[in-house]
Amino acid sequence: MSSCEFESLEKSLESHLPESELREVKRILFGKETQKLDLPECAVEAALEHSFELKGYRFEAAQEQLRPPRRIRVGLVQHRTVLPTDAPVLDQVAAMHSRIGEIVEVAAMCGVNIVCFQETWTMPFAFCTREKEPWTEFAESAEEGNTTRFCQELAKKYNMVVVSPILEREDLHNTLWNTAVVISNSGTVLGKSRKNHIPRIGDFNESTYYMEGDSGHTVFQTQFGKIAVNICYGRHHPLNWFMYSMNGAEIIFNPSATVGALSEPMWPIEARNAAIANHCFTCAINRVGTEHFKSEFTSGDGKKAHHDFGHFYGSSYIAAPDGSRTPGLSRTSDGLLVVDLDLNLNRQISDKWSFKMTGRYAEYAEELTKAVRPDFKPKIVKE
Ligand SMILES: NC(=O)NCCC(=O)O
Repeated sequence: MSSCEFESLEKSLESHLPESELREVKRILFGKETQKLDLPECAVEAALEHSFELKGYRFEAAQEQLRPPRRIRVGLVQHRTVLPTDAPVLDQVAAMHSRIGEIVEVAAMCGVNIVCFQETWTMPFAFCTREKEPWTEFAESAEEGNTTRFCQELAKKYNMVVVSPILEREDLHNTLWNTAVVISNSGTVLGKSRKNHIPRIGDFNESTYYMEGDSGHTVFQTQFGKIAVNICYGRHHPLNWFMYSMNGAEIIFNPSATVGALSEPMWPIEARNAAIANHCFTCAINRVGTEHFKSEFTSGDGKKAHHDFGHFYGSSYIAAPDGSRTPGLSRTSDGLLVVDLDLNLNRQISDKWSFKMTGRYAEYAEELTKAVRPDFKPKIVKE
């Protein structure tokens, strides 16, 4: 079986392990079990009709005496590109809008309050090609672009916060950015969060296209909680997650595009570790499928030129501050993950483990300030 056909770790464990062993393996691998969420029949049928996976889970928190529960529903969407990569740009974008429209309608049936899409969801992940045309034509204004207008309509229609990661063009100087637009459930653009760290690895030649973000670690106060967006490669930077959390993020989304050969063993660990370390929920989202490009490109590794990037392995999941996580969506198909969570869990776990309270941040800040100076001498004791 090729890596593109292997559906998921969870499915494989379930079909090969005896029930009693499976329970222990899951406890150790995934933490406290997330219960399955009952989703409305109409949503299940619509997902079947539109050929995407629909999964729902629920994280529990303790009932407190002084605070009512803060239960909300989050939806993560993963999908493949709809049209071939050489179809006209506007046709490709329209086809993606239409696909997202179908999936978000189901998210609304499931009562989702905040939905987040994958990184640069309106386009193929063409940065591997190093060609500018036609890929830069997918870039749009974060405030006025067609995609933002489309998402504003979804947000208003379904009373849902929409996190829409796109390739952004800032018209004044034609600067491109990799940006998540955050649209409030009222339909207004609440703001945007630009990708802070640009990969310089493998075929992810993204610095050819857009600049390092300048929006810092903005947190957005929505009706359903305080959210932040740490785009893709930023998940390898613990301090990036940390700064969103220092600004008060209760949920940090990580819309991504990454391939199996490169990052799959790291995928289940990084966002989950960030949830644990920062006492918050984290949401890892990856696209699916293999995208083919007309022109061949090389990966600068001495191997032959090729037309595709490798397999984007989906596997989107949500992790909770207690270290538990949902099973992932499939590695191979489009999907919607609906997760019911109580934001009170963040403070409950903080009170239990106290990582924020025990962090020696002033000391780290002082040492870091010295460590980034050119005259820095590492503190090493030698015999
Ligand atoms: N899109 C992106 O930043 N990908 C880089 C590779 C990775 O972080 O796994």
